Amino acid sequence: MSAAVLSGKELSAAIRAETAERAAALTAAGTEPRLAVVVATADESSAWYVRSIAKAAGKAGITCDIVDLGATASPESIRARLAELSADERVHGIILQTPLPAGASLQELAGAIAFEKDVDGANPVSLGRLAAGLPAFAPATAEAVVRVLEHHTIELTGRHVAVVGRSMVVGKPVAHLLLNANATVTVCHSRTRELAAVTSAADVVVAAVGRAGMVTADHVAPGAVVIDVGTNPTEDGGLAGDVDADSVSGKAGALTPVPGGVGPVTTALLLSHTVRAAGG
Ligand SMILES: Nc1nc(=O)c2c([nH]1)NC[C@@H]1CN(c3ccc(C(=O)N[C@@H](CCC(=O)O)C(=O)O)cc3)C=[N+]21
Repeated sequence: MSAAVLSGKELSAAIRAETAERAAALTAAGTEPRLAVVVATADESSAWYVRSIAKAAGKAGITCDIVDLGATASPESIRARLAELSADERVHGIILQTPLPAGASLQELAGAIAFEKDVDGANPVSLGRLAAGLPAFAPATAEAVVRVLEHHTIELTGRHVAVVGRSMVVGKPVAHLLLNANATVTVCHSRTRELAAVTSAADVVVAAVGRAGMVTADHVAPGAVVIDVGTNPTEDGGLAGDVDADSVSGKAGALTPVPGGVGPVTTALLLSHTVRAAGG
């Protein structure tokens, strides 16, 4: 038996269509939705994501400014640019791409992104509000995980979800979103002992470690639902998930593909957040 494929394509298309409608209505009313993407890295996965945001924004009628500060930008210069964009009333959404240059951290810099423009939920204020169950933009990838589960009608209330990874972009925020959805959540990371035993006790495993093929059949219970958040560039220019799909699909009940799973929903949600930040 092979695991069911939990595609994100249909959901992504629906979010994009709704976003395009809202963007058109905003534009007709005199507000052109605008997203600023701040880049300070030469990372391939990030570059791919930035191009895909720009393309999808264009299709949705959202203006996208790519602000490339270069891979050697200082934390001070990044902070200053974020503050400038935060004060610019033509800009509705701001995302600071990771990874960042040595010495710069998302946690420290994202405080310079105005909370109401923080469409990728990077400002610690956004994460705090998320934890408190207050309205805030969640990091698009973290929200995409929950939206994919909901779209495929996978029950979360009372179920045990193991999140592998504790980043600010995925692991921590997705744990809060899952708690808000009444799941029982275990957050695992590189120092977790007996990782396979912990994740094998879960109904749902969310793999967000950033290492290709890390999660194998040994890590999942028979019939479990596995969400693969990884987008690791491969040598041949492709994309590999954090899950070893060949190994896991023979044991899991359902698995998100890479590409075509969480990724497309992430991009769609970032744009959806941008039109909401613009008042749509
Ligand atoms: N602050 C921040 N937030 C992020 O969310 C963030 C980031 N920085 N830095 C870079 C990574 C990378 N990332 C991807 C999102 C979607 C796809 C995606 O849609 N991929 C397609 C496949 C593309 C292909 O076929 O090559 C898919 O999964 O179907 C990929 C990569 C978000 N990131």
